[in-house]
Amino acid sequence: MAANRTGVTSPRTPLKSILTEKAKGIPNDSAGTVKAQTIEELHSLQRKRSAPNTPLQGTAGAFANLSEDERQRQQLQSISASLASLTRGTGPKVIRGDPGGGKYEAVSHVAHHHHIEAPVISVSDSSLKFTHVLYNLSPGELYEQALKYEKGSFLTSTGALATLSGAKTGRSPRDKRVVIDDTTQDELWWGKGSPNIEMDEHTFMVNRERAVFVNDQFLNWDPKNRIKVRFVSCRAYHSLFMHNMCIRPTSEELENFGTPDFTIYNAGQFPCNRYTHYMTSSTSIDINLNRKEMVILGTQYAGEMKKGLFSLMHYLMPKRHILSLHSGCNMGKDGDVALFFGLSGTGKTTQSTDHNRFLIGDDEHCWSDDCISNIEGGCYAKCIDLSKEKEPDIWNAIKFGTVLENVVFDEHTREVDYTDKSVTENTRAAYPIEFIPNAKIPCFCPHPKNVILLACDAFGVLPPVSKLSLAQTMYHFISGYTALVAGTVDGIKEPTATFSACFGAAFLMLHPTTYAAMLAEKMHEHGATGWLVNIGWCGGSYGSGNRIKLPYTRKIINAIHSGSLLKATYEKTEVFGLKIPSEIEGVPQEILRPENASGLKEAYKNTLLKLAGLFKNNFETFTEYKIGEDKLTEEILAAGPIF
Ligand SMILES: Nc1ncnc2c1ncn2[C@@H]1O[C@H](COP(=O)(O)OP(=O)(O)O)[C@@H](O)[C@H]1O
Ligand SMILES: C=C(OP(=O)(O)O)C(=O)O
Ligand SMILES: [Ca+2]
Ligand SMILES: [Mn+2]
Repeated sequence: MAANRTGVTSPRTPLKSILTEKAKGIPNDSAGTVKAQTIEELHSLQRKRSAPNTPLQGTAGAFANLSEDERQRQQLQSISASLASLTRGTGPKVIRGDPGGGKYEAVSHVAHHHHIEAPVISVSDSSLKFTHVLYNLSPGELYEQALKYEKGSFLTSTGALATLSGAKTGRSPRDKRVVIDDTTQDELWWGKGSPNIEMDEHTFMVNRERAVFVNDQFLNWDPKNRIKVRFVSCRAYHSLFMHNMCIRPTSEELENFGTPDFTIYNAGQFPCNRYTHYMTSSTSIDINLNRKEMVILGTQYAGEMKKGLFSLMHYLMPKRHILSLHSGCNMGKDGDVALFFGLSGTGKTTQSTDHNRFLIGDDEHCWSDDCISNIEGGCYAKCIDLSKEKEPDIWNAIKFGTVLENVVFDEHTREVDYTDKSVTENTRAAYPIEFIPNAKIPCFCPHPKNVILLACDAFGVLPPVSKLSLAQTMYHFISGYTALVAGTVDGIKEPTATFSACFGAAFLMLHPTTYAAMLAEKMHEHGATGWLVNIGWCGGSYGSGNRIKLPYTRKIINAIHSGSLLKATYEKTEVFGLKIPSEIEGVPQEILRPENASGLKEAYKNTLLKLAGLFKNNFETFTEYKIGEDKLTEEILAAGPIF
């Protein structure tokens, strides 16, 4: 038996059809003859062996000095350590390849770098059992896995992978648990208003078992503050999602990957045992900072993983005096940078993806002494009612490689109907950032000139745009007001007024005033201007008024970017004391002042006071805290509504 260039030994079956044609003397007018002697050889020729990509344990070793076997051994050892459990301190035997073995027969004899000969072993004793690992598969390989084995996976007409996240189509913030220990007890934000609910170490370990797909990737484009993360998951869909959302290492970077700084175990299709202490449902998202691990059970909503890592960054970065931000970020051709803060569904992704500006990132950033850097390597856009005309760059990013969650499509044409809410209102597309043509890679940029706070005001009383003083910016940053748009958080069906500190309380690990003080200091130092932009209703609340049209918001934001809005004349509103520009080119003047837009002055005033009351009520929890120096604390308290 001859070994071909993929190192496969060829069985004997000759390619009969080729021989038969020759024998008959029929001239062969095809472009070329097949080099393979057998069908198996032909199939093995189809797949060229790719460049090696293997992480090594501990400190980096030069790839060239190690034999292929040794690299494989070290890599499997590192993954095995990640899979060590409560009962097995030393981790299982791991093997690369598809656990189905037989199911993947077509390639099981090919020494492809991801699919080393996988013996089918069915011994129940855990010490003898092999755990099959599919390591850093490519999108193509993950598509095949998803299409073969995961119900609800389909190819759409543009080449995206349509998937279903199961019963959960949004995050489950009530099911987040954080292991409490001597350190975290003092460090973290616990108690009233905090998203961090305690659990103990033992329960964490019970919830942490199984999985097959392994991804090793990075967070944070700032090279000085890069974090190494490993995902262990049971679904190709989740592996592809993280491949798209995190920073993808080059094969060279992967060689030197070493031990991850943090590991996520996602076994979302398996419920947690709700009779376990600390569990209140069959869903559980557990963070153990001491073990540097996170476990996800009972939800397959992929956003849970990216936002879980975001929580981690909210813990790690402030320790390095770096501010983590729930914001989008883009940069103009002249280098002017804008941040877009906002709760889920308030337009961070939509507004940061601007064809005339460079995209730095759509959702999670770090602000260090040197720069703004994106934490992620991909975007996660809401796609309900997505249209090519209004959001062309997002539309065009939905192609091969993109994970399209919970959308409805035509069974035959595979064309997606973005207006269909049958599965959920929170339909999503996750794509690598380079799918946006004007993404700036590497994703970092200079300090921001403008800090835009996005709110979706369902009451229709906040102006479409107002200029904020630093104290007002801090007041609104800490308040984090919006009307939560249906669907993103499980169980919310109608827009409801919500306050979420720092526009992302669900992801904060430390007290909100810690982040607020850092933001104030940085904005002051770099002379950034704060703006409040309402992308919600204007002139009457949800139901009676109209939603501010996206093209108007774009015009407003362009006027902020260009600096022209800074020079406008302003009037101060009653109650909230917001400064409203008297005009903006291309935006109807009457919508700039909501009281003009709304028919009934009386109703407007009542609604305004109602909202002001909600703001005041919400801010009460923060009045005992110091934010920066004494003077700033006082100014912030005075920057809220007065009535
Ligand atoms: N004026 C507007 N500005 C921004 N988004 C708008 C506006 N009007 C409607 N939308 C829609 O609101 C949603 C905003 O979602 P997205 O940008 O994904 O929010 P986030 O990234 O903050 O979670 C999109 O579906 C977008 O099409
Ligand atoms: C993924 C999420 O983020 P956002 O809606 O802010 O894009 C989410 O909140 O579930
Ligand atoms: Ca977000
Ligand atoms: Mn977003």
